[in-house]
Amino acid sequence: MSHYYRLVVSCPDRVGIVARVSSFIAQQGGSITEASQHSDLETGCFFMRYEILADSVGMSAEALSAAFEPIASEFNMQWSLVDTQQRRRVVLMVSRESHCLVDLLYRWQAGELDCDIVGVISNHDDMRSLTEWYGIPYHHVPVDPDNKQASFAKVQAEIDSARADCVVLARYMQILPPELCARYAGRVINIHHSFLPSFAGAKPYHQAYQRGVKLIGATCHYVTEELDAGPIIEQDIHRVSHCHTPTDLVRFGRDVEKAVLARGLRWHLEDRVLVHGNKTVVFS
Ligand SMILES: Nc1nc2c(c(=O)[nH]1)N[C@@H](CN(C=O)c1ccc(C(=O)N[C@@H](CCC(=O)O)C(=O)O)cc1)CN2
Repeated sequence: MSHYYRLVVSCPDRVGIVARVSSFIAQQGGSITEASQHSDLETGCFFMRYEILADSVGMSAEALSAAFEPIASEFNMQWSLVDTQQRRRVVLMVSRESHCLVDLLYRWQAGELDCDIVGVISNHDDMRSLTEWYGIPYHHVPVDPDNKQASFAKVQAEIDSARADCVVLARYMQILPPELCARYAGRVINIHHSFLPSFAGAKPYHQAYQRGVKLIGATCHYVTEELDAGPIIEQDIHRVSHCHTPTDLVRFGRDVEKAVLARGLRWHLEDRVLVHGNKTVVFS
């Protein structure tokens, strides 16, 4: 089965970046199978994502990285080059709502998500049997409202023990402390059940119902210390009307949340999401 090297670059924009990088890859005999780029004219930043057929290069990702380093330095690049054969290790976190967890586990088993789900952490024990049916370790870590620091120290220990590359909050309904947001910056993904920035915080569907909205939505975003304010990865909506109850909105919303989280996670795993301040460039 083919595998690829994924080169992701962000740097100050200038003429000649694409020519220099593509010429470098061609000099190594590399075949570029997918190429994306974006120039942010407001900030003067340039973003690039190349997928390169690994077998066409004839060297390891480490060797190719070493050969690329001088170019990266010349253009002041922030960059990564990964081998898609190195599967990412993902930990899922959940509370009592099961729909996103169920959906991600199904998609993972079906091969839609190129990763290893290496653990599920929850502040409740409800999802243990479902998780263990998939052969995935389940870690019940209750959150003590009177000693959240100790509770989240246990969460951190489980994430580190799992050697997680990515953590997905699949309707995990606890606010992560600043220490964890900093430790795993850019690697924690949340699904918020509203079309942010509308209705941040708790019970967004009930807020939306009271507001009389005609659209509800879901937002997949990176987790930051500020609640529901991290860089947005993906969003979608569903039309509603005066006929619908809050229960209807929650039901419609579940379908949107599942689809949005799955797309957001898949794009993150495929290195399609480049964070730029509090925004993202998504080469979907
Ligand atoms: N540091 C962050 N943590 C979390 C974020 C985030 O953006 N930054 N997103 C939330 C998810 N979320 C909405 O999508 C959310 C979760 C929890 C709460 C909340 O008020 N929780 C209470 C406890 C509620 C309970 O015990 O049932 C709390 O933590 O005190 C609001 C929004 C996930 N975490």
